Amino acid sequence: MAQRIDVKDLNVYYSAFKAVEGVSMSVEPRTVTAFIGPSGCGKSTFLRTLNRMHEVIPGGRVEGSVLLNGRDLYDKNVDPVAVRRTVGMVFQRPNPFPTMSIFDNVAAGLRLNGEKKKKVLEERVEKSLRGANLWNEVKDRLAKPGAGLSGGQQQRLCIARAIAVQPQVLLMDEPCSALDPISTMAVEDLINELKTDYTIVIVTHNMQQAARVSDRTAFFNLAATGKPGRLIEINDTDKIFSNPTEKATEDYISGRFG
Ligand SMILES: Nc1ncnc2c1ncn2[C@@H]1O[C@H](COP(=O)(O)OP(=O)(O)OP(=O)(O)O)[C@@H](O)[C@H]1O
Repeated sequence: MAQRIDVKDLNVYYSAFKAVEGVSMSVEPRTVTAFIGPSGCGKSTFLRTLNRMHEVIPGGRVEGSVLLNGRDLYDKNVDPVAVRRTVGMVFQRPNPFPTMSIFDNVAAGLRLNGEKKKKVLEERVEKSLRGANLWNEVKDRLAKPGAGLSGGQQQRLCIARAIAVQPQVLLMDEPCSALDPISTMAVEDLINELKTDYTIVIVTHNMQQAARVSDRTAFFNLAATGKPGRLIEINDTDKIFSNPTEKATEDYISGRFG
C-alpha cells in the first residue's frame, strides 16, 4: 500500500515569486521523513506539492516532477482529486468538521467516495479510530460532535479521518504544534505505528521531534530573505543530527541560527 516518492528538479511558485527551487529527493515506502529548516524556507509549500494542494492557492504553480511509484502526479492525465485521495494530509491545527459527529467525521471521506453500506462504514470507522489510537477513548460516544474532543484527541480524529480512505502516503504539516506534551507523545507513538503501512512526511519545527520520529531528515534553507528555499541536505536522521555533511545544517541544528 505504501508508495515511494521521487521528486525531480522541483520549482514552486506563488505567481511570479519562486518560493522553492531545484528540489530533488526520494522518499522510501514505509519510512518517516522529517522536513526541518528556518521559518519561510518553503517546507509547507513543498509539502503541499506532494499531493497537488499547492495549486489550489491562486497563482500556485509547479515546475518539475513528483513521481509516486514512478507515476508523475503532474501528468496532464492525472486527476488532482484522485491524487489527494492517495496522498492524505493532516494539518497543523486539528480541523474536524465542526458540526459532524465523531463517527461522521471519520466516515466523511468514505461517503464522498460513494460508500453507503452501514456495515462497511462501521467497520472502516472502527478500524481507522483503532489505527489512530483513539477507539477506546471515543467508542461510547461516536454520535457526539468531533469538536467536543480535546485538542490531542481531535488531532488523532483527523488522522483517523485521513487514514479511513486508505491513502498510500500521509503528509503531516506540524501536526503537534497545537498540542500539549502528552498529546504530542500520543501522536508521535501513532506516527511510529503508522509507518508500517504508510509512507509519512512530516514538517516539524521541533528538532527533538524530528530526531524521535523520523528515519530520514531533510534540511531546507534560504540563501537570503526573498530568495527561494532550497533543499540543503537529506540523510539518515542519525547522521543529520550527529554528523551533517553541510555546515549550514550543523549551524541550524546546533542553534547557531534559524
Ligand atoms: N499563499 C501564499 N502566497 C504567497 N506567498 C506565500 C504563500 N504562502 C507562503 N508564501 C511564501 O512562500 C515562502 C515559503 O513559505 P512556507 O510557509 O512554505 O515556509 P515554511 O518553511 O513552511 O515556514 P514556517 O516554518 O514558518 O511554517 C515564504 O516566503 C512565504 O511568505
